[in-house]
Amino acid sequence: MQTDSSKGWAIQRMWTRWRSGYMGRLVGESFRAQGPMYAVAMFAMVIVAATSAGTAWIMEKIVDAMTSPDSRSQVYLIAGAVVLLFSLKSVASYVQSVFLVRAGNRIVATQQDRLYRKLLKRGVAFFSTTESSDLLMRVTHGAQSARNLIDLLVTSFVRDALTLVGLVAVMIYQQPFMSIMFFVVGPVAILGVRYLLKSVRRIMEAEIASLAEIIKVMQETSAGIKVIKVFALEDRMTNRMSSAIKQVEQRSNDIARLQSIASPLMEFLAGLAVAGVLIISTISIAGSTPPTAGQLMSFVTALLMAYEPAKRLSRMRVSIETFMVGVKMMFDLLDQDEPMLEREDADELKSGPGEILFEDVSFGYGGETPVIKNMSLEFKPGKTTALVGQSGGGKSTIFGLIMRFYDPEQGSVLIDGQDLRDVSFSSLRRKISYVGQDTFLFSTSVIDNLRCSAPEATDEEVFAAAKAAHAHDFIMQLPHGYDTQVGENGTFLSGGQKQRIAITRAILRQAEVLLLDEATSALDAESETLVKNALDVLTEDVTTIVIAHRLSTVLEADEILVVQAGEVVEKGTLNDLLAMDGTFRRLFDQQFKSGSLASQQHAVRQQS
Ligand SMILES: Nc1ncnc2c1ncn2[C@@H]1O[C@H](COP(=O)(O)OP(=O)(O)OP(=O)(O)O)[C@@H](O)[C@H]1O
Repeated sequence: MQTDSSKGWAIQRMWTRWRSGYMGRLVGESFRAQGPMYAVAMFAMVIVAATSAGTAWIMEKIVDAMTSPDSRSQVYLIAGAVVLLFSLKSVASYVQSVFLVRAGNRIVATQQDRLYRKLLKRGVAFFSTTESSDLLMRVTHGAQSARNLIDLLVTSFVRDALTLVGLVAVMIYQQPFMSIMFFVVGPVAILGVRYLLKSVRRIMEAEIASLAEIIKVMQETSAGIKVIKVFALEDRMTNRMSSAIKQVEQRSNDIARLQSIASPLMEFLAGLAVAGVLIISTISIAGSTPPTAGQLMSFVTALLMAYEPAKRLSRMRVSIETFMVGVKMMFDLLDQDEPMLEREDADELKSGPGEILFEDVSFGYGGETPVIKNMSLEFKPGKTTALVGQSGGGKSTIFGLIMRFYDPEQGSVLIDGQDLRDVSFSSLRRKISYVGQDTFLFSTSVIDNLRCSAPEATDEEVFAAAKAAHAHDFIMQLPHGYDTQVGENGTFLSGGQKQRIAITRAILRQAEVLLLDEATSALDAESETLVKNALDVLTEDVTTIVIAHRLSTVLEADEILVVQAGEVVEKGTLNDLLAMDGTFRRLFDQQFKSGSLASQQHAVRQQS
């Protein structure tokens, strides 16, 4: 037999599990945040429950007053009480739903906001390994499930449970003996529902995965429509979509079937209860103290009214299980560690000349071989350094480390003597301007896209920067000039136009460090020369690192580093590297047509 202390311990264990579990956390957080609104909704629910019980109880008075000639005078009083009861109930029902919906909407908004903030704190690596459809499901479905779960718990435990308690009290008060029926039927209903629960969670998880697949196929169709058309992949995409849709349909049917089993079960049990009452009342009427018609009516009313809340309560566990899947998805995301944390007492990255140091840096993306190997480098302040070398050598990864998209596994990256791990993200990113291989444009106007690097810039400053980047003329030819909407990721703009927008952003930013990753690769020869001239002005006295495959764009760099398989294999000025007759020389000769003396002289002329 369980002792008192072990019982107490078990209760404490249950309480701790509830509090540390997802449901307890959700309830705790939601009530802390929305306490007053829930308090009002719950108060209204208590009134709804009390008035429901009152309605059943007053039936006795109504019937007795109508059947007994002595009590006719009370009819008006009772009619007044009935009006009062129903008015109270309708006002309380209104207050309850308005406050519950408001609190629920706030929970969805708060959780979505929280999830999004959490996502923005995640490093770039997280987004390269997590599907956007999965994130979308967590942010939308997860937050909605949180709200549904709280709604369900509040309505079940407050309104339905209290209503049921009130009605059972009326039943016991009117006919204690007949009420035994309720205590026979109740446990059967609870046991009947338990067996449904096992499969609900599994089915719900499968349904959510299929929903995410539908979103994924839609995203891929939208982003990759040209590839789909060119390679005639329509059938393949249709099959993927059909299979996901079928899965969702199947799972939804399964869930609905499980939820629906609870209803017929309750109908059957209610039938049993009514039949039982009929038999017991026939026996009691024949007994020594037969119940009055009013008592019987009140009892039957309470019994019938108890049916709806009892049915909802019996389905509660199944619904909790379905919502818990979404809530778990949401908390999984919120609870994930942030490997790229900003230090709590992070320093500001001070303004300085912009010297960048790599001290014995090693880094990998989780694979077996590191992508950057024991790299020690100095990017001189105010100078231009070019990174060249084979594709996949690690050049863009060096940029990623400078922007602190990733932390080194070993060694440190420093700017002006400060370790990047010690400085705030905002001060680091303010110091750096970046033009990448692909330019991402937000689905807004051209001017908003330009201004995202310098929100305070005036229109005149934006126009001047756009002119410097040779973007102004094409922008003015767009239907609404700077106010033209660029469409999803700049659908209406060419690759070269997008790149000029990116260069305008960099010019506006006026940062102390400029990173250019194939920044002019999408431009035609004429635009490239013009933009290069603009960049020459921009890079003056700014620490600039340029990645380029076309060596013609890096001939004027102060220093060139040849990066191969995560290591710097050669470094020096153009002349130094040509004289070395190594990897760079080979690349140079390939690009300038087999190493002619003329090409070398051309390069040296450029250099001088
Ligand atoms: N997000 C990532 N996850 C896993 N591996 C990655 C990731 N990004 C790059 N890599 C790998 O790291 C290596 C270096 O890539 P990186 O982009 O730095 O090379 P790169 O020299 O800039 O190449 P390219 O000149 O083609 O742009 C490659 O082998 C690449 O496959």
